[in-house]
Amino acid sequence: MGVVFVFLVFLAIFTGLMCLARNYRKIMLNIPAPEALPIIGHAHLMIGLNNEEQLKLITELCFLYPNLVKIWFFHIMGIIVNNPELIQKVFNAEVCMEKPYIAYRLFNLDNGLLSARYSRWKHDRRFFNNSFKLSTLQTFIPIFIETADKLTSEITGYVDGNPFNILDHTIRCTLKMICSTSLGMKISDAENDETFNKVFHAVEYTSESAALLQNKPLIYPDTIYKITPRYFENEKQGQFLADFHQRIIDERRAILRNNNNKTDGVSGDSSDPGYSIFIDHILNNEGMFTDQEIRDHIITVLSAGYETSATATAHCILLLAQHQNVQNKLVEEINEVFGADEEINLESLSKLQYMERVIKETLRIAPVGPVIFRETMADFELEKGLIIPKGTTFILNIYALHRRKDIWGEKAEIFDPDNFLPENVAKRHPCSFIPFSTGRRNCIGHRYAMISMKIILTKLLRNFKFSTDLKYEDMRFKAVLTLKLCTEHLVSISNRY
Ligand code: HEM
Repeated sequence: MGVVFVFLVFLAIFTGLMCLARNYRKIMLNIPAPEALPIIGHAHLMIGLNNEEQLKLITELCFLYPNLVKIWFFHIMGIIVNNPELIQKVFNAEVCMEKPYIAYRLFNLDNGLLSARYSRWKHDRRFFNNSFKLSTLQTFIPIFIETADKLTSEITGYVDGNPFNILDHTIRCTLKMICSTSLGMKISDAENDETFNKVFHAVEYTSESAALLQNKPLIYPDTIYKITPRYFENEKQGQFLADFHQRIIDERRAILRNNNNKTDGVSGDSSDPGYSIFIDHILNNEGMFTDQEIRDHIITVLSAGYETSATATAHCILLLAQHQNVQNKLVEEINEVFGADEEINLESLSKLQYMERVIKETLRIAPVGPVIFRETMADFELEKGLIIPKGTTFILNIYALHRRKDIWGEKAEIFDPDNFLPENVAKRHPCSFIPFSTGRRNCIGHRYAMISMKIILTKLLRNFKFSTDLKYEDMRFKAVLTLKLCTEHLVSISNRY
């Protein structure tokens, strides 16, 4: 027993020294850090905290160290970059475009844009930028309108009734939007459709597993995770998604072949309104990607797009329910723009300037992608004389950046869409507000998200008045991959007219 104990102690010391030696250059960087313990570094600060407390802690760190702060857990070391100028420098540098494996492996989508290694990402991102250009997004507007209309009729049953969780409904709405625009699944088919429900469950389950892995890295290292029931169920759901997407790929391929590949990005189905769905864009370039790569790309777009937009929309509705003056002003604008039966299109949506400010303020207070990571692919001079070694992880806490008093003023915690009046925006550094990240590896779907959210809000606010018992000052957030509310998004509705 005694020998085993001594052996384990030696092993722990040896491992610790190895880690220290490997990270010596990084740990010795001339960057401030909270007090660290030998071997475990700052792990003791995090252990035992729940998701809400963890977010609070790293936010406090960002306030305490307004430029840079280094933290490390055992052998994993990261630099939190807080200052907008430094953020711009890091996120625009080619050498910092890598994603650290440890932070993104949990998506299990090596070929998808979000988690792909730089060499693959660089090639694929250039290709997919085309799928998200405005002329393509504009063709999705009828789908967004139809889906938002369905959401409106779905929640009509709650009028003058009990409070309900609006997120349960926005989440199905945005997944339907993405299934239609990326896979060509018809919205009417998706309604009450068993397949859609299974896809919904599988996407939710696999995202939940990724969140669990991210938040409990010490409990769930790969070896332990792989013997848990969740791992096996996650594999099953992942396989279901892979089979489902393969079936769609095969079906779309057949349609395109029947049309002699002459689709110019149009879906190829004669009953279809002619929008350029994501999968057709890929299949029109047959040979460029393997089926596995196509599946990874599609699952990535689905997963990265639906929950973020749904959560942001739910946050926005809740904030409007809490701020009746903002809700009324927004409805006035919607009525002004769409009063005389103006069509919903890119031009009319661009007139919704106040709505734009409301959505931005929502994403400031509650950025749904709260913490993101990058890795240096070579030594990188961040500031004069400060060389960041190759393989260092940068951490960006967008949630904290959006709450800095030196940027947003003493009222940084207050919800105020006027923060985005042009004269106020002009006073700030462009990297003070980055809910969609910044630089070339930013969110490819940011315009998709803004257009779809504007349409959902327009439809909902024209029909319903929203209220809630949840007070703004009682809203608490936690980071579980995305930024979630600690409670439900409970709102009540009544007919607006
Ligand atoms: C309010 C809604 C959204 C927010 C706040 C948001 C935020 C973000 C952020 C912060 C990133 C950077 C992640 C990182 O570097 O780790 C990102 C990346 C990404 N987002 Fe979004 N997103 C939203 C909606 C969407 C939508 C609707 C889609 C697709 C239809 C989408 C697809 C993606 C993809 C594919 C990436 C990876 C891009 C790359 O690395 O090249 N997102 N998003």
